[in-house]
Amino acid sequence: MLIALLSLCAFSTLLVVYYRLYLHPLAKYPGPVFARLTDWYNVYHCFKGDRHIDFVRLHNRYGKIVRYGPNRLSINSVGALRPIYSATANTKKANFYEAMQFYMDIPSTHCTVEKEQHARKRRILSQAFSDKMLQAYQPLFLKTLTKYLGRYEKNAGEDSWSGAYDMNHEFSLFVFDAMGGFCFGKPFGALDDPKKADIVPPTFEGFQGLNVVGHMHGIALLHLDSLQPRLKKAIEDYKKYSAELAHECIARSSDQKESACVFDVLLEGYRQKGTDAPSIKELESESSLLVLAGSDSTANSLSNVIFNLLNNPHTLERLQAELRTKFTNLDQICIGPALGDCEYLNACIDESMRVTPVIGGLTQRATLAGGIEIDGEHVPAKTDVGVPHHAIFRNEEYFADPWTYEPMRWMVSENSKEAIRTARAAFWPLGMGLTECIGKKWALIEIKLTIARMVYKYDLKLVVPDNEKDLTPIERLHRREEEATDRFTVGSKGPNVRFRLAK
Ligand code: HEM
Repeated sequence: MLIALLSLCAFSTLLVVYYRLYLHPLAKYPGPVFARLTDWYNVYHCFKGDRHIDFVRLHNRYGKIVRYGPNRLSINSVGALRPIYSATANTKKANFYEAMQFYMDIPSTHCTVEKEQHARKRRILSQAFSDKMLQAYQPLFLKTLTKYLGRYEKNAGEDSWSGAYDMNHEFSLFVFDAMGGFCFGKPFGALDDPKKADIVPPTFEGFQGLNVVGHMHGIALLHLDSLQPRLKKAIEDYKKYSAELAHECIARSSDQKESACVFDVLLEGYRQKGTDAPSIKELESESSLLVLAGSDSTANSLSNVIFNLLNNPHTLERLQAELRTKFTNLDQICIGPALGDCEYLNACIDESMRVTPVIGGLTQRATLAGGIEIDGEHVPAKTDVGVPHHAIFRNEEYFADPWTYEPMRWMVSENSKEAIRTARAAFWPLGMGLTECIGKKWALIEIKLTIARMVYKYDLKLVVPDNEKDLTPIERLHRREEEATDRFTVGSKGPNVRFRLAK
């Protein structure tokens, strides 16, 4: 009996193997054999946290279209962006996003897969991101930024350099506080007491766990995630924390708030109880989204800009010259035409988001009935498809010398219109279409104000570890990328930086 059972299992496994390798609708696409057979390939790389570099490796080896899971295609082509992500694309968010259902009572805007439900949630949330609201958030943001930049005055004089600071850690504390003000009307207090940000690191580990479960729901269904109690607990703690934030914000009277905030807009809908009104569970869920969506991505983007500028000192010099010529004091640097006109600043930020993207693997979409056409290829329905940021942003077809940090590639005064048009078409660091980053404008404002004020106020010096002294800037960039962890967003370490007050 046992032998018969084992034989049956072996036979069924062989059938599945044969089907996936030779008969499956995606069988013609290349990819690692292990990945074409099973999603354990993805689970392994999510655990390892190296998907950001794995997609680059896969495309270098297998070309434009790679089958990276039995039913998954990664496409490194500008021709794939619109068919997969545009507002009219015949796709929806893949069931990867439903992983949250195992841990949260109700999905947030980001995790809602059905298009109509997603549109309803997004409609409510987007009211908090109008230009008028962004202006209203600025004073508290600038107050937090001034306090943050004051940290480096302590031991930095005009002639003396401060001690070394790990900028990833520093920006995490700052952005966590800025996010508290922006989303909930009150900074979280991490700049005064770093313990207040203790929830953040385990939460990101929890997110790495969600990345795993997203690729294989069976792991949660069979409670295999209990084998990683730390990850599971991190998600539970985070859920509790964000629900508390929502309830605190509901209970807080307006005079206890320092500023208008995103959550006010959600609360107004909740209190008015209109047709679109969010429920209390939705408020808790959106609260969990807000804390995370804007903090890790923004903190890592900031530390990447500083890394790229200091790793290529001529770019830092040119940026300092632009800012110190245009502005005569720090307070002039705020939202407005003067900041918008800083061509080199804008180029430095775009170029950093290109050469060191913070979205790791790829954002997955599922093709709907009828499938989609990409560059003349028919991709059948119910296929998971996506374009990996790290691979397309280093694709030589769209970016000359792709591993070089070269802000001038984005400047009309320095590059041909044709080259800029080609690069722009392949550049989408904040997503696109109906699911494009809702905080896009605010994220760019935060990054611009922070970098501009920091570079205006201080001279900055990179602390290069002994074992990196002989590396070229490109080799250092590769090293940074190898040491980073992809947990949906890519978390890097450092750089370590010294500060000196500018003369
Ligand atoms: C540089 C910083 C940021 C980057 C690179 C970034 C990038 C992205 C990307 C690529 C997406 C689409 C994700 C997907 O399709 O799965 C997204 C979605 C989202 N982002 Fe951001 N983001 C940043 C900052 C922010 C900020 C400051 C907020 C504000 C709180 C925010 C809120 C959101 C929300 C709510 C969504 C979900 C939108 C939806 O599903 O409709 N992000 N972001």
